[in-house]
Amino acid sequence: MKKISLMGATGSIGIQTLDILRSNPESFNLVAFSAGRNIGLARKIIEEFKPAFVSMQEKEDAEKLRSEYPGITFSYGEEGLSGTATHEQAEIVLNAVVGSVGLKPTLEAIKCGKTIALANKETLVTAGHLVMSAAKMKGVSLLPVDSEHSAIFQCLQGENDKNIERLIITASGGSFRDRTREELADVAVEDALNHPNWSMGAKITIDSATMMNKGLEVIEAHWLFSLPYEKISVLLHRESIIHSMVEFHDSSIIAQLGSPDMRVPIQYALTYPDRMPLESAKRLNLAEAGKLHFQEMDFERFRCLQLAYEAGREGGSAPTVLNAANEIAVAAFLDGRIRFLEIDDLVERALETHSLIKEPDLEAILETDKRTRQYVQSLLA
Ligand SMILES: NC(=O)C1=CN([C@@H]2O[C@H](COP(=O)(O)OP(=O)(O)OC[C@H]3O[C@@H](n4cnc5c(N)ncnc54)[C@H](OP(=O)(O)O)[C@@H]3O)[C@@H](O)[C@H]2O)C=CC1
Ligand SMILES: CC(=O)[C@@H](O)[C@H](O)COP(=O)(O)O
Ligand SMILES: [Mn+2]
Repeated sequence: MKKISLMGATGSIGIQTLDILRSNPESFNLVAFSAGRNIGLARKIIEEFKPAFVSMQEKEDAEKLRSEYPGITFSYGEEGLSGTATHEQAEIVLNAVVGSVGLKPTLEAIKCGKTIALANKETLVTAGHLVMSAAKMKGVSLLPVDSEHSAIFQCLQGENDKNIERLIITASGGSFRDRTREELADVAVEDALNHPNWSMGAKITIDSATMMNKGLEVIEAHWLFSLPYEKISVLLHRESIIHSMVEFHDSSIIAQLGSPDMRVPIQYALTYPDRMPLESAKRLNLAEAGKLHFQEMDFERFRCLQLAYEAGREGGSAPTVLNAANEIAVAAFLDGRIRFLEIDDLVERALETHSLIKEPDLEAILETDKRTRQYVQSLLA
């Protein structure tokens, strides 16, 4: 029986994680979870899984639930996320919150020696150097949940990392993959939210449409697999059937395939190094799947991907700025305050304005994150 703490239980990854726990009550026990503002779903999770600890984003929600469920410990805000990440009973902490708010609790969970299953890519983008060195120092496993990184992780099982020629991260192209850059000027939010292959939270779906998602994934791969950016490439693959590949020095390429279903990488992170049946997963029938398509990336069309490579190569505080500016810009687009192409403009302006800190510690990262958010907000005002 593995004891799980789940951050972001009410989101897309959180709900799919609960589905796995629900199907395997003999293998997993949910001891703690955090939610944002969705108190209705939080109630349902409490009643079904009976955890010992629950954190809500806001104090008023935590207090309401405390009065309804006296046997459970409730917390909220930053302290609540920290409590979820470090809960004494938890063995595995699955981080499925969205945004760099996931950074501090991840570092705290590592300090407590918890195994980390990481969906929250912004954590590694914002402060990959701090997270990786903390995990190494504590001897803690950082297991990828993001589908591409799980694919690469699976391709690398039993391999020697020194034989890697390059990683090939696949990209679906997102909601607007068949449009030119000119055709993106006036796109609607609801069209941007219509991903062709995956049903995901709003922020990552917009990131996928701008291709920032792939940029964040390139930086995430740099940290997870300890490879220079020259060895990390991106390939457009519209079907999302090959979830990513590794090319080795001898020219062999190993790929991981499957129908797009996030429960597969989530479950793999929870059962690693073992696997478990996933009865309800749609089996991939390659004869029925037909042709698979591949295309080189166009870095002018997908400007955010170029910006992410540049920020990743620059290192230091540059990826922190990239991420924070993007979080604010995407939220503004979702609120109807800016147009789609302004997302990459705002990220670019934030990167141009920022004075690089070469080796930022946690305090400098948090300060950079905060200042970047303020700067981009000031451009929106
Ligand atoms: N969805 C997917 O298929 C994939 C997602 N990822 C990554 O996983 C992470 C989660 O994505 P996804 O599940 O789509 O996102 P969602 O937006 O669906 O869910 C986010 C979760 O975080 C909670 N949350 C948001 N802000 C806060 C906050 N300030 N404090 C506490 N909790 C908060 C939300 O609570 P509430 O809803 O209650 O307000 C919700 O539980 C992201 O980093 C994403 O990039 C990676 C690969 C695939
Ligand atoms: C499911 C997952 O891991 C997402 O990150 C997905 O990869 C998004 O698809 P894109 O390839 O369109 O960014
Ligand atoms: Mn992904």
